Amino acid sequence: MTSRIRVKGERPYDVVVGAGVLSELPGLLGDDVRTVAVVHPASLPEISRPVCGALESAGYSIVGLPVPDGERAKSVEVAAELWSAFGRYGVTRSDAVVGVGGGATTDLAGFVAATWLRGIKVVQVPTTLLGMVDAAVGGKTGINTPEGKNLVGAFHPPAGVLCDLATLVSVPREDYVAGLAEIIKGGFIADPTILLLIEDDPEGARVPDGRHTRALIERKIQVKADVVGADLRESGMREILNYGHTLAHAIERVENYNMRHGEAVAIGMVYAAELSRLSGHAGMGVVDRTRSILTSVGLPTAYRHEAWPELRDHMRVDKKNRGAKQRFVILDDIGKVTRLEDPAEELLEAAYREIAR
Ligand SMILES: NC(=O)c1ccc[n+]([C@@H]2O[C@H](COP(=O)([O-])OP(=O)(O)OC[C@H]3O[C@@H](n4cnc5c(N)ncnc54)[C@H](O)[C@@H]3O)[C@@H](O)[C@H]2O)c1
Ligand SMILES: O=C(O)C(=O)C[C@@H](O)[C@H](O)[C@H](O)COP(=O)(O)O
Ligand SMILES: [Zn+2]
Repeated sequence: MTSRIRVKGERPYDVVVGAGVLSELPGLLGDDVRTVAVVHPASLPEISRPVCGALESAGYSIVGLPVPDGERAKSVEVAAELWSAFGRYGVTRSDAVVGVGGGATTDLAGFVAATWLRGIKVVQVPTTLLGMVDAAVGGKTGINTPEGKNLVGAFHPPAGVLCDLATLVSVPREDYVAGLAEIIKGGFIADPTILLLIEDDPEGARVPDGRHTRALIERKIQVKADVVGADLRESGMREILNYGHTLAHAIERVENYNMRHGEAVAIGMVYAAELSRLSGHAGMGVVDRTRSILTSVGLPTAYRHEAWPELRDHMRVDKKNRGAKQRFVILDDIGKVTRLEDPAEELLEAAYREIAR
């Protein structure tokens, strides 16, 4: 069975979820496209092979572009190598990029598509849980710099997103579970049924053939589609998708991008929940539920106490900040999102003490 979630906006597109979705690739690329640059992790040729096969059968000329695995792909050096390859292979404005892989790969593929010739078509083929429910949807593309996470990027919506659920079978368990953090985020900010489904079967949530897996994936994609369809460029509402990310990105930076994004987001959500409580917004119930649901699926909820000064420094480059004003996405309650503007240093530190170990 295939399902289709529409993302509205200037150039609407579908996120297609199911088996056999690659058959939709030629239809999304269209007849004008001649050359397709397939960006994929070098370590996973088996995940790009079916994509190249589908393109070959449809008569496209394929340029396979292997990139480093995971987060190491999101650098200006790797982006520059891809731009050079596009030049060498003569990728034109009527050609296209296909990003195949986890969220790191689709972020990079989207970014080079957004910047090459000021923007060419991209189709995303996410192959991790996190990629399907979050990274490949919504047109936020980007790379990291030494100063911080995703500091360089562009909003560049894909022409379509194809989620072949069969690819999830080979995703390492830790990476799969990390993807659950973004699904749980969707539960706290917009769709509490997500939380109920995970609480009903936490063990099942950890595996691709769990009882509620498909519902969890589709519900989180729907949350993301609703938000980015209304606010592509993050002029307001889209900020809610950044729940838990202010601390998460600082942790990733401190870890030199060696911690999984989803794991950092899990810790960041406990921090955001504590900040919500200590600032008088949310009750203890939200905090307790955050800790218990993350723990039930095996995600982390605490971080090193001595890291606070370094984390605090990195939080100052968060994209939601305005001038010297630090801004956080917090909760009044589950499904009720608000902002905390310019909180006192003591409050930020007090919330960190609650998650420090
Ligand atoms: N653009 C957005 O809106 C957005 C949203 C959320 C996260 N992100 C970004 O996404 C990235 C995290 O994505 P991720 O969790 O997918 O990590 P990832 O891309 O690093 O992939 C995790 C690991 O799984 C491997 N892998 C991918 N598909 C596989 C498969 N089918 N079988 C076996 N192994 C496979 C990858 O090579 C990698 O080693 C971060 O860079 C984060 O910033 C972006
Ligand atoms: O799509 C969004 O908007 C998000 O914030 C989703 C996040 O899960 C994602 O990690 C995103 O890349 C973070 O964006 P950033 O602008 O804070 O880098
Ligand atoms: Zn995220």
